[in-house]
Amino acid sequence: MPLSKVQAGIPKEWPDQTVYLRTSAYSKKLDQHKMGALVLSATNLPPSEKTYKTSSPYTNVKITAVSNASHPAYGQYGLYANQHLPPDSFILPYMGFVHDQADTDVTSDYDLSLDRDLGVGVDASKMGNEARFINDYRGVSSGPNAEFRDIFVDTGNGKVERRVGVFVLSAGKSGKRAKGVGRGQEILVSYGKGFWTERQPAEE
Ligand SMILES: C[S@@+](CC[C@H](N)C(=O)[O-])C[C@H]1O[C@@H](n2cnc3c(N)ncnc32)[C@H](O)[C@@H]1O
Repeated sequence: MPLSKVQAGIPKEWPDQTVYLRTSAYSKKLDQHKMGALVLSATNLPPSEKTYKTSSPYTNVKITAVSNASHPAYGQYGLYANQHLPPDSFILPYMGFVHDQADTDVTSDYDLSLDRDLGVGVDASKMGNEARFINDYRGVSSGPNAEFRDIFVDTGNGKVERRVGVFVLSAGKSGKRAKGVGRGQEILVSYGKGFWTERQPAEE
C-alpha cells in the first residue's frame, strides 16, 4: 500500500501535481561558476557568518485554503503560523528549482530571485515546499509581517548552500511589531510592486 502524505513526511494539504522538495533542485544548465557560488565548502565561510539548519516538513506553519471571501486570494491557499513566531525568527527556507535565464519560466508566479548578479532564481511553480504558499499582503493586511532574507544553510556534508529564507519582521524601532506573528495568523510578505505591475492587464 502506498504511504500516506503524512507518513511520507509531506504536508497533508500538499498538491499532488507539485513535487515536495527537502533539498534544492539545481538546473543542469547552471555552469560551474554559478554552482560554486551557490554551494560552498563550509570552511570557506567567514566564522562570523551565521548558518541555518533546516528540517522538513515545517511544523511551525500550516498550508490552509483561504476561506475568507474578501481575501484577494480566496479559493487559493495561504501559509499560516501553526505556533507563535517571534520577531526576527527564521520560519523556513523558500525551496524550488534553482535556475538561471537559460530556463526561466516567464509565466511563473512562484519565481524568486536568489542572486541578482548571477541572474539566478528559485522557482517553486512545479516543485517546492510550504513557502510557495505565502501570499502578498496587498488587500489582506496593512503591511507584511514577514520578509525574504538571504541565508546560508548547513546541509551537513561540510557544505553550505545559499538560499532565500523567510523571516518574521523585526519588532521595529517603536516595537509596533513586537508581538511577531500569532498562531493562526497568515504569513504575508511583500512581493514588491514589480510583481503586480508586470501582471496588470494590458490597456486597450
Ligand atoms: C506564490 S503564489 C502564492 C500562493 C497561492 N495563493 C497558491 O495557492 O498557490 C502567488 C499567487 O498567489 C496569488 N496571490 C498572492 N497574494 C495575493 C494578493 N495579495 N492578492 C491577490 N492574489 C494574491 C496570486 O494569484 C499570485 O500570483
